Amino acid sequence: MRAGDSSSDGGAAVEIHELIKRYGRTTAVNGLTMTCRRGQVTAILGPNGAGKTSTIEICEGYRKLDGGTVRVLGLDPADPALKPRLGVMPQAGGVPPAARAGEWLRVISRFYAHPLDPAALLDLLGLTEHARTPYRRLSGGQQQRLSLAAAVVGRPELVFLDEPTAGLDPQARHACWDVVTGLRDAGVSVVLTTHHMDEAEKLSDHVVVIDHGRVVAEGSPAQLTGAERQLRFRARPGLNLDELLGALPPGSAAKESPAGHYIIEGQVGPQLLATVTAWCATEGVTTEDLSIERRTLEDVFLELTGRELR
Ligand SMILES: Nc1ncnc2c1ncn2[C@@H]1O[C@H](COP(=O)(O)OP(=O)(O)OP(=O)(O)O)[C@@H](O)[C@H]1O
Repeated sequence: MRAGDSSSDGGAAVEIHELIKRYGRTTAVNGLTMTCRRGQVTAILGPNGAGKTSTIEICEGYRKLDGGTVRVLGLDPADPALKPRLGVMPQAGGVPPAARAGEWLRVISRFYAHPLDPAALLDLLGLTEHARTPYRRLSGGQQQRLSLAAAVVGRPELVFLDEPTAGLDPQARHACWDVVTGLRDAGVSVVLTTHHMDEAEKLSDHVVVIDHGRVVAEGSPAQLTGAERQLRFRARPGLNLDELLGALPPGSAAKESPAGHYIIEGQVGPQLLATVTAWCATEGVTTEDLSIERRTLEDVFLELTGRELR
């Protein structure tokens, strides 16, 4: 067991209890309690301004808390002993503008006892041909990938990734996912924030949804989306849902969200499908993409956090 670990952490990579962070009169984090387990990928989701970056930067030791407790690998986030055990990818920057990609990665790797091969990592993230390019001349997506590489090249025990795939093209997103999956397979604990629900669903063992600086739900993606199924279809906007509900078994629910996209919940099965199809036919409504699906993480997220823009 390493110095700083204690039996009280019970396998926690990060333990946050009743965390408070204020900026003047704004309370950004408001009594947030959550645990990220060792060896797992934990995704922190939340609308803009929910307090994700504040929380993660307190864990990284970059910001001071105003209340509560945070333990990272059993230590205070300000403890210098954490530095070689952590990998951090901030939301923006983190690399000097003049640093050349390959050189920077080699420099960072020398701070660690058992780093990954910087050249192999550059290759994995499609940066080999930009190895001699200064950071400021890389495209936004290439800069992101270099920041990710710099966060993981030291083969740390715990990695914080703040919106690692924001602004990346699909190829780069997949390369980033491969890196995260590789870290997890190697037993590294990963804490990431993202606005991509599909990413959270694919990558994470544990999802924590926060809003207004507090946890509003958490669990595995499967626990959060549940076993319930929905009937979905597209049709012209503005169907009379009260009339449709009148034709459906009691306990059914129907909503249009967004316009022209309909979701029916309840005892979803062949009988409900037949009833909806018959009602649409009677009303002269043409349906498209009629399907029975499980709720997505995005459905759950919007239910939990609402639809207002932040
Ligand atoms: N340095 C700061 N000074 C003042 N207010 C701040 C500061 N940093 C964050 N805030 C405020 O704290 C709240 C939480 O911000 P934070 O960046 O933690 O949210 P977030 O969930 O990461 O948002 P996003 O998804 O937009 O990145 C917001 O209202 C934000 O405006």
